[in-house]
Amino acid sequence: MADVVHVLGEMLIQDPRALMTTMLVVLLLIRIMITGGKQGDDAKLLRLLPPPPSKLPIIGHLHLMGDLPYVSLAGLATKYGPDLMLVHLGAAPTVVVSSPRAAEAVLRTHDHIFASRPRSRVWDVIMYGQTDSCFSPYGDYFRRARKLVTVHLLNASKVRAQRPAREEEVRGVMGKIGKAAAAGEAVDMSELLHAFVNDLICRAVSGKAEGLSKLFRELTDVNAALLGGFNILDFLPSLGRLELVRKVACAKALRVRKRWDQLLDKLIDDHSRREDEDEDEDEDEAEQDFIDVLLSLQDEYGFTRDHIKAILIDMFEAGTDTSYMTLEFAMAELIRKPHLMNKLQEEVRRNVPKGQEMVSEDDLPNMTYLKAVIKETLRLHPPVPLMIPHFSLDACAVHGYTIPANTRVVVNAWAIGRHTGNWEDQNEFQPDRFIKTGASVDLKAPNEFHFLPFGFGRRMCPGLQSASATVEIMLSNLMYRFHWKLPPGLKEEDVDMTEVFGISVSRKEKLLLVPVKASE
Ligand code: HEM
Repeated sequence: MADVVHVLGEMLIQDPRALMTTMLVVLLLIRIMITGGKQGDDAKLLRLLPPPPSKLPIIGHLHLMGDLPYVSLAGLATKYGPDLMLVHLGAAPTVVVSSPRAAEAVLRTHDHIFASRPRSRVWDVIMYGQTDSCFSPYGDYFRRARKLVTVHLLNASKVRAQRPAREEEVRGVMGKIGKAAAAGEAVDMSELLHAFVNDLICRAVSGKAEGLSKLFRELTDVNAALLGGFNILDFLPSLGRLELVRKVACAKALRVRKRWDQLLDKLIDDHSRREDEDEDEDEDEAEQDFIDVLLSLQDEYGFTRDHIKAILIDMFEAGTDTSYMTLEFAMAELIRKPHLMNKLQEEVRRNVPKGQEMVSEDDLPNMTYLKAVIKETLRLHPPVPLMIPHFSLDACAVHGYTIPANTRVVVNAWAIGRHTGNWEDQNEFQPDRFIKTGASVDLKAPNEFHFLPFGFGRRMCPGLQSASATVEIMLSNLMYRFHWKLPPGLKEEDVDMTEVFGISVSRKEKLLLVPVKASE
């Protein structure tokens, strides 16, 4: 104690402002420890929800979260709250939904109550006051943003209109793999598939990828780390009252926002100028890139330029890692199970007319095993395993508990996809399970809740069709054009499947595979 008094005395002499700040932080932390974040009746209601043991002061249950929080939460849920469980992540009480029946209650029965998003200082900076569609709280603005995204950017005719771009990009990738095959070299599939999806999104957003894709990819990566990373203010929000803490915690987000501003402002200006010049040309909306569409609807939807920028960032953030990781995990699973890869190759080759150079989108409808492989990949490796946090707008009774208003709710899609009551051999990659039960597992409108890689309800992923088109055409071509081997010396069981958690999941190790031309 004497030491503490001594240090404080020294600080008072040398830097009285630092001392004041330190004291304030300590007082705030003490307050958080006493109140646990929520107060009064809400705190009482929350206390009725089952928690895991060993909640610590200040950090709550954070110490129980391993590198992969969705795995840690699934383990804790099995023991302490199979349907619903309360964890304290710092001072933020969070209700974790881990069973299909609880997911149905939250995402279907009471969807209107749980359709909001919590506020986060970092999301606020990056997404222009959370005015994108992923992170915007539920309300009039969200409904407009969501309508614009679903009706004008990610609708079926837009996805169809992007077919030539998809086929061109796939052809480019096949060319690169062909060269590696000729040289007998391994291909870095992680890099190749990431660049492929990023280029496609660049083209959808701004009409071109050349000269832009590298920068977009860099910014998307920085965003992803910040959006899914540990943001101290989300867990100890009271600290946000201190300007210095706020500044430090948001500094990186502000820097990346500035870079997005420069890039997107330039692109929007170029598009506006072009629109003024081509005033008479009435381009079909399906043919327009996203910036053109957003500019043409800006007044109708009452959007500012910042709103447009937030929605554009969403497209990169939500669309890139999710789709490319699905492809990469599918290839990693298939290379570990050669008999399943053979089965898929056989189906793809059977459905492509003889002599055709590539799989075309017309060949895909009968490829049921391809779709089963993709579903099984999404079941075992949902790219957004905890979805995006939901937030309750009102108090709501769910399976005997009351979740108060303004509570953060996360749905563990990873745990649900491996729920023992619903899946046999739940940790095994067995695409055939979707052939047997195929009819009941419709991604667009699931009628059961044991498979939710795209979520469900008002916040369900609007990019499902776009993602399916991208993943199906690429995976089928990878199967059609090449045989695949592991680099010399590696065995199937050596493929490292370790995951890394951000806002979406990625693979820790790069996937290196050796292609061999299919005719050889
Ligand atoms: C395999 C690919 C994909 C998967 C597995 C996936 C999954 C998800 C999930 C789980 C959510 C959160 C749902 C919730 O919080 O309840 C989500 C939201 C979203 N996704 Fe996707 N996604 C994929 C691809 C895409 C693509 C390609 C786009 C667009 C280019 C996109 C755009 C969005 C948007 C805008 C949201 C926010 C929806 C809202 O909050 O209203 N996603 N996605």
